[in-house]
Amino acid sequence: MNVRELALETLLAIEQQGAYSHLELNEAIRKGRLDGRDAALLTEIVYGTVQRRDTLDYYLAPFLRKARRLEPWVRMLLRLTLYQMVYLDRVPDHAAIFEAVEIAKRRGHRGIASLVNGVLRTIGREGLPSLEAIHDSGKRLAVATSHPEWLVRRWIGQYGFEETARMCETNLRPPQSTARVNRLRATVEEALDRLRAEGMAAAPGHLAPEAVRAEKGNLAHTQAFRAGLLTIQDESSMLVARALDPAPGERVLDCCAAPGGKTTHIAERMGGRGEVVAVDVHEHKVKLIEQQAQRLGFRCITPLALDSRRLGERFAPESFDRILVDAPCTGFGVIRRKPEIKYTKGKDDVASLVAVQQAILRAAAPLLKKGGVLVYSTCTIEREENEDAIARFLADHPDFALDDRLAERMPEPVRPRVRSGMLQLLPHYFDSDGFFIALLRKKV
Ligand SMILES: C[S@@+](CC[C@H](N)C(=O)[O-])C[C@H]1O[C@@H](n2cnc3c(N)ncnc32)[C@H](O)[C@@H]1O
Repeated sequence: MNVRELALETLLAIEQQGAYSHLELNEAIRKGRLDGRDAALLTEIVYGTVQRRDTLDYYLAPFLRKARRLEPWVRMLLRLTLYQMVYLDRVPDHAAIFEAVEIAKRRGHRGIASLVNGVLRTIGREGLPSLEAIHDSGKRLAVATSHPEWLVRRWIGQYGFEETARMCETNLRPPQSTARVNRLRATVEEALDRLRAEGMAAAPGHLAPEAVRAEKGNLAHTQAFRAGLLTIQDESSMLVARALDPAPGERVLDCCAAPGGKTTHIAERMGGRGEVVAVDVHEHKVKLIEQQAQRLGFRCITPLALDSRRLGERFAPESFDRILVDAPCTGFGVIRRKPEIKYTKGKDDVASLVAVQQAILRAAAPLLKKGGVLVYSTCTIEREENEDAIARFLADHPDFALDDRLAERMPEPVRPRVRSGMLQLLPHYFDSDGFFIALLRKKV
């Protein structure tokens, strides 16, 4: 199967079976035994087509008016070919169209091939419909950046038009490829030297002092990664263990821990001394925590499969020095990494996640010692799951208060963004994931 056909199969699996784009892509690269160049092209076409879906459909619509109901694979083939024509300079239009027509002949019949050929050539000749024809600015932003309109309107309500526009634009750009250095095994400089010796173009991160950034290539495929020097993690996410600020010898509870990115960061900051109880509801995901703990060489991590809404049945009151609730959330801060979520997550998901988040917070609260700190974090930008969730929790738990020390625990550029113990990072602030972090203290 050639790259475009693999792209078509991958995109259909994402749309029809709800597959995750990154997992499906890895599988396609493995199955197709693609070399670096073809793997990069496949990745670009798949991510780009998912990212720009609604814009591509807007561009295609006037040329499909006369077509009878299109089969999903034909629409997807048109989308992925138009994506190459509009957004990929290195692919000449005629080459992209030729490939599409060949695929249409193989998968369908001459009629479909001629429809595909006709639509794409007409667009090539007549040009794309203008987005200026959409008069409503919210709707235009939604179509131009391919986000559902309900989401764009919601964000405009929360952040204003300008901020939302910048965020939507940033969501279309590839994310930074970063990793956290295991500083019990190497300094950032040593890790960078190791990576460069392997031929990687790597540099220090922009935000977190423990971060390295790959300008090209996959950090997870390096010797340095295999040797336990690195953990793949976004820089925003690295700020969470900093907010928690655990000390050696303490007992820490990580309530939603898999695959263990923050658990291992916490263990590292404790110098490997003390205990981190790492809970996740999914047994198979708990195995991932075990693997990471082993790869990085931490013995102080106790993985546990448990629904954190029932923590009270397992642990004694006031038995932890610090607690992290890195809650399940809509993930709207990581649209760049998982672009399909902007189409699959709806308002109902927000409501049901809010209920789970509150239930986990409620169960975790009694387990914290007096004077201890609790960090609540999400990789979303939804106020209901973030500031509102904290307000609700505090209303029910007068023994907790927001802790101003969050600002001093953050790297310099982030500090002005901290508002009374809470931090909302949007993806365009530092070109990192959208993240929310709140630091709470239990009163003595
Ligand atoms: C945001 S992810 C955690 C990421 C992780 N902290 C890290 O840094 O690698 C949220 C996790 O919560 C888990 N989860 C969802 N509902 C849960 C529950 N009721 N109890 C415990 N874990 C839950 C999910 O399986 C998922 O792994």
